[in-house]
Amino acid sequence: MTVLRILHLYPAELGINGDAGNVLALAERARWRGIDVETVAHAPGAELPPSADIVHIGSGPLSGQRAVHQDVLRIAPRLREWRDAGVPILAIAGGWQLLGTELETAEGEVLAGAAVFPTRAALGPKRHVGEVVARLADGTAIAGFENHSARTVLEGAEPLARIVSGTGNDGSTEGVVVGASIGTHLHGPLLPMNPVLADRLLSTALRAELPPVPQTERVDRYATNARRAIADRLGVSL
Ligand SMILES: NC(=O)CC[C@H](N)C(=O)O
Repeated sequence: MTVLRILHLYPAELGINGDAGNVLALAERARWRGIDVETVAHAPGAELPPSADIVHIGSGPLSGQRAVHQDVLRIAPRLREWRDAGVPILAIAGGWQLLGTELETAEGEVLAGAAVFPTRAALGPKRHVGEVVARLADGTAIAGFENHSARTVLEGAEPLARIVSGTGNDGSTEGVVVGASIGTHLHGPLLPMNPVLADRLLSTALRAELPPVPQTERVDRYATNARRAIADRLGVSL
């Protein structure tokens, strides 16, 4: 690969929680390692690029989700092909819900999803708004902010993390992992606040270890402080 291509799905419709920062973090962390980056924004109705190295879809309200729903179904086969080929897909909250198997609205309407993730979300009357600390399988703590009204069932898939404080999928688990792809409710944005996940996605896409460089060491100190501040406010340890 000469240029790392990051495909950003629906930046105009989905991304009200600052999720575009995830794309910025991926691009900057790659550039700081000397890698050329191209970010391609995809809008409903447009042609997809022939290939992608990382795919990102952000979050949004039901109106934004509806605005892209038909296009999500149109591009679903390509997304599943990329997932199966090991291309990391990062899907945040409402974007993740559309990439699951089904999204049920609070009124009981069922929207078919892209089935990139074997997960089903049902929106309810209660919104879950607040900070979250959760632990990855290896014990690493991640932190962020959730703002959704979903209860999410993982139909046999592995969660991204176990909840320490917050709601996440169901009060006990948060997010999902399928191969190299991740679905999560976390904003912050997720990747600037949890650089371990940013480098995990980049390492997979680049098939290379990514040692720290002075620029990543600097911003990672800010991220550590931000996660610590969240844990302190929630009264939990990282
Ligand atoms: N943060 C979001 O993307 C919200 C997604 C969805 N509209 C919900 O309320 O669950």
